[in-house]
Amino acid sequence: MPWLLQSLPPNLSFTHYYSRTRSRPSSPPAHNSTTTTQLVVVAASTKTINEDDYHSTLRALNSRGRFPRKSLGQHYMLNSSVNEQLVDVADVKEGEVVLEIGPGTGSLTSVLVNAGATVLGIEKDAHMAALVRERFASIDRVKVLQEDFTKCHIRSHLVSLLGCKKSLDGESQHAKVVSNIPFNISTDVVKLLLPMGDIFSEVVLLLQEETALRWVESTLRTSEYRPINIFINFYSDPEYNFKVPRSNFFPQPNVDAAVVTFRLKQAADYPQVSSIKSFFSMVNSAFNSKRKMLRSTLQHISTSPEIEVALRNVGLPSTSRPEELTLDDFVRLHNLITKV
Ligand SMILES: C[S@@+](CC[C@H](N)C(=O)[O-])C[C@H]1O[C@@H](n2cnc3c(N)ncnc32)[C@H](O)[C@@H]1O
Repeated sequence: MPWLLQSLPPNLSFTHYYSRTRSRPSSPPAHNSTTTTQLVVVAASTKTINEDDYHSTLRALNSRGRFPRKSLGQHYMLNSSVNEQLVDVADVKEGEVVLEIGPGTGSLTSVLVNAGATVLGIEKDAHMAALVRERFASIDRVKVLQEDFTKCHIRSHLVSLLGCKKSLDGESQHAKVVSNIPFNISTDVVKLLLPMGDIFSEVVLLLQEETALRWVESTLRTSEYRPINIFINFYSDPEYNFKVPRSNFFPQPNVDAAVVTFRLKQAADYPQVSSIKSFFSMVNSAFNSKRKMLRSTLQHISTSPEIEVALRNVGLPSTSRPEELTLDDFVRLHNLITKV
C-alpha cells in the first residue's frame, strides 16, 4: 500500500468527522462547502498535508471496519511531515529503542522505523494493535503490545528490551519516548514517565497546546501554576517545541496541539530533598488550599511560627502562599521544616 503520494490540492477540506458524519468517507469531501473544515496544514511545517496521508488513514481504518473512538482519543496524524519533525526533535538515531504510546495506524511508527529505531508500541485498542502489528510483521525491530499504557508494567517491558542492547562502552542504553498520545491520558503519562530517568533520556509528546503551555511556560502567581509544574521541573527540563494546528488530525479535535520535549534528569541531579515522597506530599498539601498561607496549610508538618522562620530563611515573606514559591523555594522550605 503506498503511504506517500503527491501533495493535497490546496483547497481540500473535509467534514468534521465525529459531529457531522456517521458514514465513513472514502475520499476527501467536496471543496468550498460552508459546513467543512479546512484541512490544509498551516503552521507546524512548511509542507501541506499529503492527500495519501488522508486516504491511507481511512483505508487503514476501513480495512478493520473501525471508526475513530473518542473515548480512546483517536485523532490520527494526517501530516507525515509532523511525524518527521517529532522524530527529528527526539534526535532518534539508528539502533535506539523508542517507546511509542498509541501507535494507531502506525504512521509515526513508520518514521521511527525509517530512522533505524527499535520500536515498542503500546496500543490499547485491540483492532489497532492488530493492524499495526500486521503492517510491520516483516520488521523484527517493531514490537506491539495490546495494553493500556496507564496500567502496564512499562519498566519491565523496557528493561528486557534495553537489556539486550548495550552501547559500545558496555553501558545500558537509555530509551526515548516519541508519541502522539490521547490528550486525556497526558497527565498519567507524564507522571509515570518523568521519574524514569534511569530508563528514558527524553520524552517527546504531542500534547494539547493549552496543556503544553501550562506545563512548560506557567509562571509564579498565576492560576496555571500547580503541583504538576513542580513535579515536571523536579524530574525534567521541559521545552516547548512547536505548535501543531488541529487541522492536521483526523478526525479534527476541538483544540490545537503542540510538541513538548522533557529531558529527564538522572536521580543524582534531582533537587536534594530528604524524602521525595514527603516533598510532594508537602507540595500537594500546600496547593490543596491555594489561596491560604503556607503557615496555616502546612501545620501538620510544623508549627506556624516554625514555618514563618523557615520562609524567612528561604528569603520569602512569612505570609507566602504556594503560588509564590519556585521549585527551589519549595525544596529549601521542605528541608527546613521537616528537620525542625
Ligand atoms: C491520538 S491517537 C494517535 C495515533 C497515531 N500515533 C497517530 O499519530 O496517528 C492515540 C492512540 O492511542 C491509543 N490509546 C488510547 N488510550 C490508550 C492507552 N491508555 N494506552 C495505549 N494506547 C492508547 C488510541 O487507540 C490511538 O491509537
